[in-house]
Amino acid sequence: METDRLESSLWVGNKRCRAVLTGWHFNWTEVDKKNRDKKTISVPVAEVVGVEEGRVEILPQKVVVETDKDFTVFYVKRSSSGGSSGLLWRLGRTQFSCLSRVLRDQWTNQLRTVLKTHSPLRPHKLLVFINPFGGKRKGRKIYHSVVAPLFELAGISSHVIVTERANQARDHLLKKDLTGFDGVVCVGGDGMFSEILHGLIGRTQQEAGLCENDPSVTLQPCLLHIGIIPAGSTDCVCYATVGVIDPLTSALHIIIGDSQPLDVCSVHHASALVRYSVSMLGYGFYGDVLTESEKHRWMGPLRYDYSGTMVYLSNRSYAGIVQYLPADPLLSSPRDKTRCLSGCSVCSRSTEKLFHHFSDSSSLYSSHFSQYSSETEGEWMTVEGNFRCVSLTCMSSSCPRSPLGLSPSAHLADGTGDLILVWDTNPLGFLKFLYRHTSTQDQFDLPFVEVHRVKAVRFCLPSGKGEEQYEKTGGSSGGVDEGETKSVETESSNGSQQHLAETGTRGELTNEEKTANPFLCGLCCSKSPALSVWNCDGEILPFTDIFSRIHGQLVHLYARGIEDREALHSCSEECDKCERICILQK
Ligand SMILES: CCCCCCCCCCCCC/C=C/[C@@H](O)[C@H](COP(=O)(O)O)NC(=O)CCCCC
Ligand SMILES: Nc1ncnc2c1ncn2[C@@H]1O[C@H](COP(=O)(O)OP(=O)(O)O)[C@@H](O)[C@H]1O
Ligand SMILES: [Ca+2]
Repeated sequence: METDRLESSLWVGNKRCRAVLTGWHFNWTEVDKKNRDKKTISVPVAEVVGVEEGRVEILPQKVVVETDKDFTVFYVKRSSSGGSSGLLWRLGRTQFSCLSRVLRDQWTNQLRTVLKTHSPLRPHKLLVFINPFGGKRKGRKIYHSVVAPLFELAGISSHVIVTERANQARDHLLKKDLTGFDGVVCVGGDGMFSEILHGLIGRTQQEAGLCENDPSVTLQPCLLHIGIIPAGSTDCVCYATVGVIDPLTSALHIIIGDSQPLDVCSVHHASALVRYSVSMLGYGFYGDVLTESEKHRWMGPLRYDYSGTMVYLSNRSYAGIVQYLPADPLLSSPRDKTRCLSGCSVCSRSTEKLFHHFSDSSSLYSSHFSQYSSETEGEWMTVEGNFRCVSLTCMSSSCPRSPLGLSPSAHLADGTGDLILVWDTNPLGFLKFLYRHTSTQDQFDLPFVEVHRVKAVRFCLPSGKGEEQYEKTGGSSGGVDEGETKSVETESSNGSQQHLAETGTRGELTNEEKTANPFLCGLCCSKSPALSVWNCDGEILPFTDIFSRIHGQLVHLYARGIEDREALHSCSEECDKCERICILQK
């Protein structure tokens, strides 16, 4: 007999229901006067948020009507999210009446017991950092009005720190006592998330006695989960892992203890760790946008639109040598048109690959060594030329500005990153590339764009040449247009060059184009600086030459990846198609 099972009649308003609680689901079916079943609502136990005695409301304000025979159940309810790729989660609430107080207590006790036993990753205690200056400066308000009441309902105790300076959250995580915390929540944007990431990864390696500076070291995955309450400017990590920018949805993912592993890229310079990145490591256009945007922080999130336009108009390209270590092409490809969705099979297979040799958690980390040793045996590829931008991302990096992201088929937790090379091209070509980020058109289907799934990347300036030699007039000389130029080398791991191919012709504005469009000509004749900077998740790096390596599943977020809308349907019946997800409200 199932010990968790409880079944009885309950009333919802004046309607009688047959309610059943198993270890996995809480269902209630309305029955008519002739005892015939009508509508069933099924809530997975994993998605029950809280149970309260009496008739209770939480949002927008807590209202409790204490009664003897009533209880209220709060749970996750899905709703269509307009333009975003994911689903909005809302707080569902149903008030039940029982025939006796004894029965009511039986229901509330049993529900609380199954919640404990069937949702092991639900947090009990969280450390919360709020950046009061992120995005539209609404972090504090968002936390106190939306998130805190839900945490209280779910019985989560939280220690809240409103930051007073940059890097306060990182330093706290590196140095202070973290005993008893199950996770860390950041209320802010990608920059704030990055602080948490650095603090937690750094602390974990310190405690494990590992050296972060050595790129060959297998880093130890962090035990504390990270939750993100979006309150920033780009909010890319939240969007790419949840599918919507919505503090309530994110708070619910945290409460139910969802778990999403995430790849992290370490960036090194001259044998030292520089930073970690998850969303975007970008040189050229994205570096310049960040530099420009820092001057206009007062504009809030709009600073990126303004700076993006200004940098686009400055029409720059930069010389560089990019080397990359390709990932196994048999596992996946950045152009396979798949999307990494909740329960992604590519990421699951990667988990097995990353960790499968070892069954106990102590040896789980050493399996990373085998991953790295196979990397060192791989074949490095080299390309050299002028680039509009060079970007590396461990995930799609979708965000409201770009709903499918920098690399729409990238995976959150497959241990690889996507390297996007945009060769120099004419301004209209580059505009086409940028514009495609805002639509479903393939931004990689352009002759001056390449994308590679990689495990590691190196970038440096062409050797033996001073910076002044890259001071040049206009951004389009040396560019690649339709059917254009690139140099490709492959190199074995000992560094010897094996092959060099050079094809095509460089693309620049023709005289005809210049006559037809004097505006573009004027722009491209301005002096460009020789060097750009790296934009590393919204931070400017102080070095140009870098080595970067992807660490598979180094951290875990309170998220579950983007839920597949197609797999969900408008269903209020108990339904074996949905299994976990039965309440999709239109
Ligand atoms: C003609 C339309 C042009 C539209 C171009 C759209 C390209 C958008 C790609 C966005 C990728 C975002 C990757 C995430 C980067 C963030 O880490 C970083 C810091 O965010 P935050 O801490 O919230 O400030 N954001 C950026 O670097 C902004 C890039 C904006 C580029 C236009
Ligand atoms: N109290 C503070 N004062 C100034 N800067 C801060 C503070 N707290 C955090 N920061 C820094 O602000 C930067 C931007 O924060 P973020 O929350 O990502 O907002 P946005 O998305 O608008 O850039 C982060 O790099 C973070 O280190
Ligand atoms: Ca990845």
